[in-house]
Formats: sequence, structure tokens, C-alpha cells
Amino acid sequence: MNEGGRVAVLGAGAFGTALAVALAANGPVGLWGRRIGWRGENPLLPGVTLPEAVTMTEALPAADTLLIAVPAQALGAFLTDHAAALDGRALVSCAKGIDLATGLSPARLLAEACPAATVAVLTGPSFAADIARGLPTALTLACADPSAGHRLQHQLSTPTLRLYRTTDVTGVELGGALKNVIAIAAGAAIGAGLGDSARAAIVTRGFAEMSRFAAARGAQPDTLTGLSGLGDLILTATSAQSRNFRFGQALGRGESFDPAVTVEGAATARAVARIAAAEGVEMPISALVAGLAEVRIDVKQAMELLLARPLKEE
Ligand SMILES: NC(=O)C1=CN([C@@H]2O[C@H](COP(=O)(O)OP(=O)(O)OC[C@H]3O[C@@H](n4cnc5c(N)ncnc54)[C@H](O)[C@@H]3O)[C@@H](O)[C@H]2O)C=CC1
Ligand SMILES: O=C(CO)COP(=O)(O)O
Repeated sequence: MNEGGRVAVLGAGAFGTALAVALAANGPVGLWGRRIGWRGENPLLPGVTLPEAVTMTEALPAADTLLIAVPAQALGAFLTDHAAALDGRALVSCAKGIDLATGLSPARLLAEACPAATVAVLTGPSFAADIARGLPTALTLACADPSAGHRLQHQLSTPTLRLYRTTDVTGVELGGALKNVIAIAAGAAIGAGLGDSARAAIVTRGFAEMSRFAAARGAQPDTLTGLSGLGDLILTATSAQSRNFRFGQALGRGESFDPAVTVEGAATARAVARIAAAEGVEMPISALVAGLAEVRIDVKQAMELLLARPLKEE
């Protein structure tokens, strides 16, 4: 149960709205946005009507559990404005990315800005439209504090949203951030007409580099094979519902892509490439996606560079 409106979602985009709709099954939920501009139906989620249990607000709610569904690259600015008001509460990061300005994950940004908060992460394979329509979804709730994680797992599970639990915050955050980068590469291969076999190669080798990067940063070995690594990679690299995949497809076709659409993998690829180069972790696909995002190379060059790499053991 949401225990009398003690849960609120901050960020009224597609994902924040979908989470609020799902959590309304447990009781009252606040949904905060800076300039909401819509009532009843979020244009990013056509056909989804907000349940009565969702209260929309432009004033930060007093709830003691806050789900933060602001994009990773906007989180720094969001915290500059609101960190003081958020500190001391349970803050559940829902963003999938690495901050380009600092190289930090969303949970690290939250923990540094709000030192007295309990920080957790909610992530895994889930399109906002699926969650909002009440389709069954399994996610991972990560919290370094096991008892807080247990409490949040129960507070945020609903009849259609099944939450698994872990203490490996680093691993689940990297799974969610890195799969977007690989999904862009998969989309680029499909967009360029390279075929499903090429996509399978990119997804598999992409997963190898995701796992390598996560291990180098202290993730537990098994975490990346869970919902928030392999699970979300499969979803995002194979579905045209994914904005990262569609962005890659547009690159592969040589088409433009609406800059207003949130594509977390583009900035995250640049952050990952920078960190990987500094720390000596081999991330060839992510480095090429960074090159695509910075328009230093095109998809044809990226594929030629991948295929020209030295032959090696799998
Ligand atoms: N849409 C989806 O299917 C899923 C999204 N996510 C993650 O959720 C995060 C948010 O994505 P979406 O909701 O889809 O993006 P979106 O583009 O639909 O919405 C982003 C929202 O954040 C708000 N925002 C931006 N900067 C802000 C700031 N400084 N202060 C307050 N609000 C600000 C925007 O006004 C907008 O309402 C991303 O990290 C994404 O990877 C995770 C799982 C599924
Ligand atoms: O994270 C997601 C699915 O789990 C949403 O993916 P996109 O941001 O690529 O649409």
C-alpha cells in the first residue's frame, strides 16, 4: 500500500507518468512536474487516462518515498534546484544513464547531493507504455541497505509490477545505462540494412563489453545477467518501441531524429567512452556509438572499424 499518499513520482514525462499510473493500484500517488502543461492524458502516453488516485502537482510533494524519473542528463540541474528539499527521504532513481558532466551515475548524483537520503534504483526491461497499460512487468529494486530495499520492494510492487531485489546498485545502474548504448548500435545495424545476424553479433559482443565495464567498476558478476542487464538489453535492442533503438535506426538510414526525444544512450556513450579510455577498459562498440553521437564517424565507417579489429578468442 502507498500508506496515504506517501509515494510520489518526480518527473511527469513518459516513464514518471507510467509509474504513477501503476502505483495508483496501491493507493494515492503524487506526480510532480516542473511545467506539466497537460491534464488527464499525457501526450507521451496516448490513450492512458490518469487514475483518480494520482494527484498532479507543480509543488514538490511531502511524500517520504520519491521516485525520480528525470532523464540522467537533466538530473544535475534538477538537483541544483531541489536537493535540499529532497534530503532525508527515500529517493528511488529511475533514470538510465551516466552523467556526461561528472561521469557519475544517477544514484551517485543523488547520494552526493542528498547525503541524508536513502538512495535506491528502480530499473529493468519496461516500456512506459506497457507499464501504463497494466501489462506485466518485472523490474529490479536495488538498495545498498538491505532492510530499506526490502521495504521499498514491497511498497512499490503492484499486481502488475513485480520487483526483484538486490544490493548491487552499481551493477543495476550500469546494466540500465549501457544497454541503451548497445541498443543504438543494434538500431544502426538494422537501419543500415546489415541484417539480424549483424544485430545478434552486436548485442552479444555488446553484452560482453557491458559486463567488462561493470566488473571493472565493482559490480557483482551475476548482476548483468539479470533483468537490468541482459533483460533490458534484449528488450531495447529488439523493439522499435525503444527510442535508443529508433535513434540508431535513423543513424543507419542517414535520417534525422527529433532532438526533443529523450535518447539516453547518446550522451551515455560519450561518458562511457571517456571513462573506459581513462581506465583502460576495452569498449569498442560503445566507443563507436560515441563517435556516431558526436558525428565524428558515420555508420558505414563504424561497421568497417568493427570488422577490421584483430581476430581474437571469444
Ligand atoms: N520511457 C520509457 O519507456 C522508460 C524510461 N526510463 C528512463 O526514465 C528516464 C526518464 O525518461 P522518460 O520519462 O521516458 O523521458 P521523457 O522525455 O518522456 O520525460 C522526461 C521528463 O523530465 C522532465 N525534466 C527534464 N529536465 C528536468 C528538470 N531539470 N527538472 C524537472 N523535470 C525535468 C521533462 O520535462 C519531462 O517531463 C530516462 O532516464 C529513461 O531512460 C526507464 C524505463 C522506461
Ligand atoms: O529503458 C527502456 C526500456 O527498458 C526504454 O528504452 P528507450 O529509452 O530506448 O525508449
